[in-house]
Amino acid sequence: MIKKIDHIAIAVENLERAIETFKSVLGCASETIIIEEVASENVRVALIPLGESRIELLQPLGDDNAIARFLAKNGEGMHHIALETDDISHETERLESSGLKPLGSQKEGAGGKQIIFLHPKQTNRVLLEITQEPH
Ligand SMILES: CC[C@@H](C(=O)O)C(=O)SCCNC(=O)CCNC(=O)[C@H](O)C(C)(C)COP(=O)(O)OP(=O)(O)OC[C@H]1O[C@@H](n2cnc3c(N)ncnc32)[C@H](O)[C@@H]1OP(=O)(O)O
Ligand SMILES: [Co+2]
Repeated sequence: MIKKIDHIAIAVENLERAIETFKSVLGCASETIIIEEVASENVRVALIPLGESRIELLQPLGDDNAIARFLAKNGEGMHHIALETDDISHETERLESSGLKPLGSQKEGAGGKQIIFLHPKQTNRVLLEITQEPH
């Protein structure tokens, strides 16, 4: 079962500047923001809490990754919506049985979560990520 929006992700050129912008917008303190590098995606990420969800700011590390390609083509902007489940393997099977084909296989994302993506061409031009907390 899909439980909630885990995060809304935005591709940015400069993570520090974007963090300052979103701190102003949301009125949140620096201590609540988690910054990490995610090797599987070659990105730096800032996770800014927002109720039960987060805003995820993504800056590419180098040119050979999905965020660098997105920025080169579109410039900064909304990149994907992530939906949380308790059982990503079961959800993947359920999605496949309804004709939705995941992009590649499950991998580790920010915070050690398991993640998988659905191509935006299958989902009304919105890139979707499914996430599961590490057990
Ligand atoms: C921090 C880690 C992790 C987490 O824990 O949260 C992350 O969030 S990592 C985030 C970055 N990683 C990914 O996005 C991985 C999944 N994405 C991909 O595999 C690719 O980006 C893609 C979706 C397959 C697109 O790549 P590619 O086909 O090489 O790019 P194109 O530019 O050729 O796009 C094809 C087609 O799709 C449209 N598109 C691309 N990206 C998006 C997007 N984010 N939202 C909506 N639409 C998108 C693009 O416009 C093209 O359309 P057409 O021009 O009509 O063909
Ligand atoms: Co994400």
